[in-house]
Amino acid sequence: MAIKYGRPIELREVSRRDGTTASPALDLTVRPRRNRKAEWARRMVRENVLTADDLIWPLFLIDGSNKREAIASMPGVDRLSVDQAVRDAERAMKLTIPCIALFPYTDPSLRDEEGSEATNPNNLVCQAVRAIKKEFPDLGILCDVALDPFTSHGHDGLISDGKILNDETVAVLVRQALVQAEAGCDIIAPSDMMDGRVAAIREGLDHSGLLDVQIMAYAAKYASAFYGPFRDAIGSAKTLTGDKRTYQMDSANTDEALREVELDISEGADMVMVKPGMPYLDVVRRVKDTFAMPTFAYQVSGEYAMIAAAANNGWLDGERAMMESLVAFKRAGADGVLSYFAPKAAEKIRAQ
Ligand SMILES: NCc1[nH]cc(CCC(=O)O)c1CC(=O)O
Ligand SMILES: [Mg+2]
Repeated sequence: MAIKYGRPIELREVSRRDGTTASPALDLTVRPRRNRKAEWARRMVRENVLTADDLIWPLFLIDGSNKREAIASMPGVDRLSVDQAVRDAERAMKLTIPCIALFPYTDPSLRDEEGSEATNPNNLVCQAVRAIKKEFPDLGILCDVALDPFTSHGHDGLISDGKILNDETVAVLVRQALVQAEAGCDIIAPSDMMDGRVAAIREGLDHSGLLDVQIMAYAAKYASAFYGPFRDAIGSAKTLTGDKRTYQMDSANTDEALREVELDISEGADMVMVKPGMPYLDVVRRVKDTFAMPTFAYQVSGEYAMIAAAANNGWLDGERAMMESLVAFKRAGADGVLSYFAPKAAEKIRAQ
């Protein structure tokens, strides 16, 4: 078949014109717009669909009771006392969101150089896990493993002479993972980017008989400016000294992401994650195509804040930007997305 897309009608060898029918200006055999002519037609050819099953909803915790404290840089997101987190867990259940993720705002009086509160079996995260599991045992709970919500310096690991110690940190992370898993956490998600932590955590879990606890590795986690609002939310923005570039990845790299992911899979990760999300969709695609693993992306706090702020200013349609950004993760090959938009998006999906 001759290719003649967009060829002007004057160039046709044999004119179809008979003078009686109105002629199109262009002689096009193929008109891709036909498949977009109506909503039903667009639905028929749609390649990717976002469902509630694709969503993981991150929640912030704070000490106290009956508290919902607004986070200025994340409009619409609150820090929740444990009882309120249970209420949001119920909302997740009703919306059929499969899993929530928990992040604590640790009282400054409980923060120290070693992040020792991380391994307290009664810390805020463990309390919340127990309370939520008691009421909603069928809701998945993911817990972040890293020391930054607990350290006075805001880093994810132990420091000596201004250096983040790898192996010493991993030993603490294993204990943190164990207290969370023992509290009932389903998915351990190390976000610290220390080398070898996945293998160490797997071994720790297995030795404690916690064979079914999954690991979702923040495998390709970049040193990013987009974590700013999260650090406000957990109260580490002001205390953080320096940056995290000796452990989180350089945003210019993608081959390195594949090596990081490969290592975490070989160490026992059940699922892998790319973070941040929207600026790193190319990495999501490469990871999915290369490893065919359950692959997740984290639409982080700064990505949420950008859309929320623009929407609040009337600069864009917040709901549409939210849905467009989320389906982009599916298009890039992600199996799911951690997003602060999760409940809103699930409500929107439900209403459609
Ligand atoms: N290690 C902690 C952690 N886990 C998730 C995020 C960011 C999530 C977000 O921005 O929404 C961070 C921040 C950081 O690494 O500084
Ligand atoms: Mg690694």
